[in-house]
Amino acid sequence: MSDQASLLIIERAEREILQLAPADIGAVYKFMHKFRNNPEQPGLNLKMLHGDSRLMSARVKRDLRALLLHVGEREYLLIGVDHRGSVYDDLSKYAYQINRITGGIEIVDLDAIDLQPVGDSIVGRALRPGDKPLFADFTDAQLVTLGVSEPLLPRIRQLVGEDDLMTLLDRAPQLTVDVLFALFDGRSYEEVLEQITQPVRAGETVDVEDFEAAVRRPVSQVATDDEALKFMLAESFSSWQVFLHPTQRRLVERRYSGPARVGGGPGTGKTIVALHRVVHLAQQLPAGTDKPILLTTFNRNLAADLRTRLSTLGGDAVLNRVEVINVDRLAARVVAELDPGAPKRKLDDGQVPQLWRKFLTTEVGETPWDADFLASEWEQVILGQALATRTAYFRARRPYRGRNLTRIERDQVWELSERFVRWLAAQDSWTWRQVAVRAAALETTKAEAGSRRFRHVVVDEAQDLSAAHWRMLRAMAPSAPDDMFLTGDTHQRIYDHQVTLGSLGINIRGRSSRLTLSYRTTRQILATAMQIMSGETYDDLDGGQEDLAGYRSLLRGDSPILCGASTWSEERELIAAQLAEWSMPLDGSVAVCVPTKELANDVAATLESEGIDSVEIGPDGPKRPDGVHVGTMHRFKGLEYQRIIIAGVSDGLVPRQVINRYRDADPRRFKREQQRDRSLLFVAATRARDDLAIFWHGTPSPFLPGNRQ
Ligand SMILES: Nc1ncnc2c1ncn2[C@@H]1O[C@H](COP(=O)(O)OP(=O)(O)OP(=O)(O)O)[C@@H](O)[C@H]1O
Repeated sequence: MSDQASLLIIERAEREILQLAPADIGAVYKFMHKFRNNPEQPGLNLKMLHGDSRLMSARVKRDLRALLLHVGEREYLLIGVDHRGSVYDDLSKYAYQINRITGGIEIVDLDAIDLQPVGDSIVGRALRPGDKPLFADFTDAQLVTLGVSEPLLPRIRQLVGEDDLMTLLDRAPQLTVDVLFALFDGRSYEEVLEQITQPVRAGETVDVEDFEAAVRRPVSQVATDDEALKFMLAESFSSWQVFLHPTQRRLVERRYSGPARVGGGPGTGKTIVALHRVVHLAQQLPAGTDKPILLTTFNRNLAADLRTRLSTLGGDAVLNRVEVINVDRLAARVVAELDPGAPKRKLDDGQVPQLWRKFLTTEVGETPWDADFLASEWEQVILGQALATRTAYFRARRPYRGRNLTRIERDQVWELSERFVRWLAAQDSWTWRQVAVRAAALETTKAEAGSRRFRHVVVDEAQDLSAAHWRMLRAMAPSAPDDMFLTGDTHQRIYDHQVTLGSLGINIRGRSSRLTLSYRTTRQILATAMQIMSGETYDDLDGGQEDLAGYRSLLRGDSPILCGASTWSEERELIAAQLAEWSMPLDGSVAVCVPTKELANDVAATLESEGIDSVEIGPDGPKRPDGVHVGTMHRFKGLEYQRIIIAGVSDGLVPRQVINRYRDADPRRFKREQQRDRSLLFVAATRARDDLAIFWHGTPSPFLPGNRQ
């Protein structure tokens, strides 16, 4: 036993291993297992390299060598694997250090970033006359304070253009890349310090000589044991399942004294963080067969997707301890269990104005208010704030409503609402919002009696949940450390639920963080998406404001195509032509997104007439994985495509013509509806990974860059 050693693996090496041939990956796994049992066994041929006190090599198989860093008495870190000869002949090309900000160990292969080692100093490509180095405005001390890797400074001083910067991307340590790209994007030193460096700073003072302490920091390594490694080597493994960014990892593993919230722009890995968080929580549970963790989200298809991904990430051991369900179904389940006499038929909330119209015509006759006003008062104020009594309604704030109501008027509205509810119930019907309100009340009573369903609640797409949903969820888990973990982005709110969590008993103050690095979209697509959002303000789910400061991407691609046609029929020709231009891929990697169901039907018909297999995106997601997917903007939430065409982005469709009636009558509502349509376009635009085309007919949408009203 005394021969045993600890062998950790640094993220950089893990990436290198994943690029090897499958047989070599297997050999690395066997090597690590053997090494841990006894690093000195002769077959491994462990030796110190060229007199460096820490760098060592060992034999993986005949032509494969491992590069190791000796960090403590019997502690090693695997920092690279490559073919004999190509890697370890000249060790001066490796620089290793403990980053003084993160406290993590960083290894830099200076050769790989086009450096010529000359003794101890490094000389990069000579600057040409007229070249302005990219980071000339920042001193070395500033860059180091931001967390840039010191051995790379001389090379960084030689960078003159974005292409140069891109060569660093795969080679430099993560924090260096993050900092340099943010500075390159024009962020100030102070912004980068606050948004990028601060979130990954080690909690304690970093001793840059103490490798034993450094290797224990999560930022240094990812896989620690055979199980983790086996997991990593499993087939069809996407990188997000292994390589959490240190900022993401920290949010996943932290112990929170109460509810916590992670925000961030589209594609920054909020869902990934939520999934890892669930696995982390599941791993801390005492053994059992119950399900003390809830993982929920707004849409049905997203809940199904979360379940599949959770199963890939944590296997049955995790899945068996987690309830994965969309929030409305959860509410329906609560009601079915605790109030079996409740109406059975659940109506879509979109039908509410129509239902009020029918109710007023058939049951009431003349009223001082029209159906639209009453429908939204009932939905926004009465159900929106889950008001259970007339007195609560008298006292309620109506912050987003245009017109004031006197006490007498409120009395009348309450009366009508009660009649409306009875009228629906007589048809054995109610709406999903009503179900949520009822579930919140039932669950609160259950909690008061001391009975709780869950120990941990994790919510993705938190921006779309209503006050009643939050009340229900709050009542489901007792207030305790790590009780609630929410991820979401209010810029992507596409349902009309605006809440202040603090007022619903969910206090996230001091436990709110934001992710800023997008893994999905190119810088070019992000720039267009950000232009769509400019000029609006967004909330932080808790009465404050949130912005997308620091939001960025390291991916590059072509600029989005923006193109108008004179008629809808011409625009459909544009769509077909664009698909042809993209070589008509029918493998489900391309989608067409439109504002309305009618346009979606038209597009499907056009594609079919061109012999292109079109597949509808329904409420449960695309009906088939292949073909060209076609759906309305609402359906694109949470999806991801290589290429997307957003069509019908014309004035009158985006934003919808109908909201114009609020422009003067109810300016606050107008603004809210407009913001919702803007968010829809933003969500659609940020689903594209590589290419985006935006089309319109007639007058382009005022949300498009260059068309502001
Ligand atoms: N650390 C990571 N390494 C590699 N890929 C990652 C990482 N984190 C996230 N991704 C990838 O980035 C993409 C976006 O992640 P995810 O869906 O979690 O983002 P999100 O913030 O929830 O997005 P949205 O708000 O748009 O729904 C996914 O393809 C995911 O696999």
